[in-house]
Amino acid sequence: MVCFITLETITALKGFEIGGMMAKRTSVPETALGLPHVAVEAVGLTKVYGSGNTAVHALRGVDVAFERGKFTAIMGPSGSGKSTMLHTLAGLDTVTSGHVLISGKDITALNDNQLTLLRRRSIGFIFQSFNLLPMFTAEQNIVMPLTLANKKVDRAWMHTLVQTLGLQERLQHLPSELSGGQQQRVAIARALISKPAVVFADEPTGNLDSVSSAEVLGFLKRSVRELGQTIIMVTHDAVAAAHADRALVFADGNIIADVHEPQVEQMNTLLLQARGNAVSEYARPTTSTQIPVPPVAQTR
Ligand SMILES: Nc1ncnc2c1ncn2[C@@H]1O[C@H](COP(=O)(O)OP(=O)(O)OP(=O)(O)O)[C@@H](O)[C@H]1O
Repeated sequence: MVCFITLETITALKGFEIGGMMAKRTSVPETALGLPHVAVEAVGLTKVYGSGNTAVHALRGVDVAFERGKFTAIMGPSGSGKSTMLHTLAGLDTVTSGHVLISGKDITALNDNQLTLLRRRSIGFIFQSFNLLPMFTAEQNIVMPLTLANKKVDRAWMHTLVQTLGLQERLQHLPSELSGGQQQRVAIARALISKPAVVFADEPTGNLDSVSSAEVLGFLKRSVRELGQTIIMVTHDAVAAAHADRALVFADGNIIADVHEPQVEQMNTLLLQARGNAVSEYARPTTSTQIPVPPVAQTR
């Protein structure tokens, strides 16, 4: 089996930096300074790729707060800004303007070293392609973030994670000896081992069959309910989003719906609407760069 380790994984795990991490700095508005129950907050989050005629407005001043101990899904059509949102929230990509606060700390004001430390201590990552290190056992992969940070393993926590994720019998196996679902469970344990303030999951079920997907989503949900974890997950799948406590729908760099206790049909309808928005925007003449956006739908 070929296992791809992306630059993103290495950055996330070890803290190497992708070039040009310096963000434009302005002070955070007083009202935005972290409330204790908020794990992650975006304030006026704006990301523009390129400039002039070729500028792409991936995020258009997004304001949103993510509560601690909640599972949030981010959905939207292709190109709507989901990955950009996840990457800027996680400090993997710079912002053009605006702020990201993790546990009340403005990460856009950190230098590269501070950002590396914050990512190591406070953020866990789960990727679509698992991104386990192929030459290390499941157990070694799980403790890798602590090994790299030269920190001791909390054995009681490790035991809880291994039991919760049903990995007791698989710890000495290499990733190539595990099913996709088992590999993703190892990746979840790796993301949780350092008890991060927040876990970012990028299409965690994108490479799994429906049975393994349901299993992985069940574990993510349990880690929120039983372990108090905060999870922010990008997904294309309305079924996956329906496992979350909340779903945000993006269209053209804005949040167009904010749904509590999302349901599958409801999410599919909202996605169709978001695609409709995107199609109608692309169909209009391109003289204006400011695209009007419908108000955010608050659905309970
Ligand atoms: N490095 C980049 N350079 C230029 N444009 C980019 C870059 N990364 C993303 N974009 C553009 O920004 C917009 C948002 O992209 P993003 O990847 O965040 O969308 P997405 O909703 O995650 O899409 P998908 O579901 O297809 O992954 C798109 O128009 C995309 O082409």
